[in-house]
Amino acid sequence: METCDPSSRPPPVPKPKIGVLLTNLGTPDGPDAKSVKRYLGEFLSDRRVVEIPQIAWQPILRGIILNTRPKKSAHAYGLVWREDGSPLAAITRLQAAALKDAFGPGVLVDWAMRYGNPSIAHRLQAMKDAGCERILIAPLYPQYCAATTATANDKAFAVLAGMRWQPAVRTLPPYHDDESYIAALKTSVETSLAALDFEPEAIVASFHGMPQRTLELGDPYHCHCQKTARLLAAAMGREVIVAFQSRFGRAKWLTPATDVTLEALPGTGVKKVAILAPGFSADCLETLEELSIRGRESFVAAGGTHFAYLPCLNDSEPGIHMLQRLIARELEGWTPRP
Ligand SMILES: C=CC1=C(C)c2cc3[nH]c(cc4nc(cc5[nH]c(cc1n2)c(C)c5CCC(=O)O)C(CCC(=O)O)=C4C)c(C)c3C=C
Ligand SMILES: [Fe+2]
Ligand SMILES: [Fe+2]
Repeated sequence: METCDPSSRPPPVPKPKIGVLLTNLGTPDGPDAKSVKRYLGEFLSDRRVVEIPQIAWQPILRGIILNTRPKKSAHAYGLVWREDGSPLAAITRLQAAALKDAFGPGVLVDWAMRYGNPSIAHRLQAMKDAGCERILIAPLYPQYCAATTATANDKAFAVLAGMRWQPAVRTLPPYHDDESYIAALKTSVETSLAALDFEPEAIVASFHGMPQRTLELGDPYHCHCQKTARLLAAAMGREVIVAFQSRFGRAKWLTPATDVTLEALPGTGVKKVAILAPGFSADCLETLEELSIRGRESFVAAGGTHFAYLPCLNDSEPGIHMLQRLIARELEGWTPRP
């Protein structure tokens, strides 16, 4: 081990670097049942995600869910898988690449997944090895939720707990009502709407659902979603209907459910709809399969005539510009002022 000898000239010390680690939820390594089973086993064993005592939950998870769901989900993943892999991972990689030079030469930008690969442990260690003494953990969830934001940060802190020489850390706060986020959504939605060959009679903002109980326990998620939709509606000067998708299990989830909303709209006279998913920073299974494929099918089956799924911010110009602004703000005092 290298030691510090006070009588000799100090060895050249590389300039300390800053790391920015974009994190997102996680995804299987491949669209096959085995990979999906491994991913779901890790994801659904997280106590932040399923808040049922493990002694009751693990037999249900191992005995039923992991024997039935992977095959079905693998089929769904197969419908949206890209040449460069899972959409969620591929887009998060593109976001990191687009931000690579955004904060100057001393700032490394990388990405990791809370479940699966590349893991937070692996990428944090790589940043440390590259000389990062200050790291911003940036969970890409605009609306705070214990099941997403908190667990991503928990994981990073658990990795740091094993390091003798820890870097200094900061975390990106939720940005559900940030001016730059609302502006990016407005630009993105208006650009997508302008490219349609029909005028939607209603716009639906679909957020990932959560058990109703988490709202009662104090999770601000529901309020964050409502505020995002309210600000976006005000910015665009038109109504936005809020709904919650991806219900899982038997407990009561936040309502109204997206599928129920889409099926009910034609009966109220709304035959042309556009739907966006502002809570997802990257398109993924839940948007490309559940909304764009299955949502469209149920809307049309209920009598709808025109359906448009509007993409997430992804690595679009407004999306990257927004991330650059949010991250630059969190790096203040660490990096020289631009
Ligand atoms: C108890 C179950 C679940 C909770 C709570 C939950 C919260 C939650 N999830 C996201 C974002 C994503 N979820 C994704 C997939 C997904 N989610 C669940 C279950 C819960 N999510 C499952 C079982 C799955 C896997 C797919 C399936 O089998 O249906 C994804 C997509 C991942 C991908 O690979 O594309 C995202 C993103 C949020 C934001 C959230 C709480 C706010
Ligand atoms: Fe989910
Ligand atoms: Fe889903």
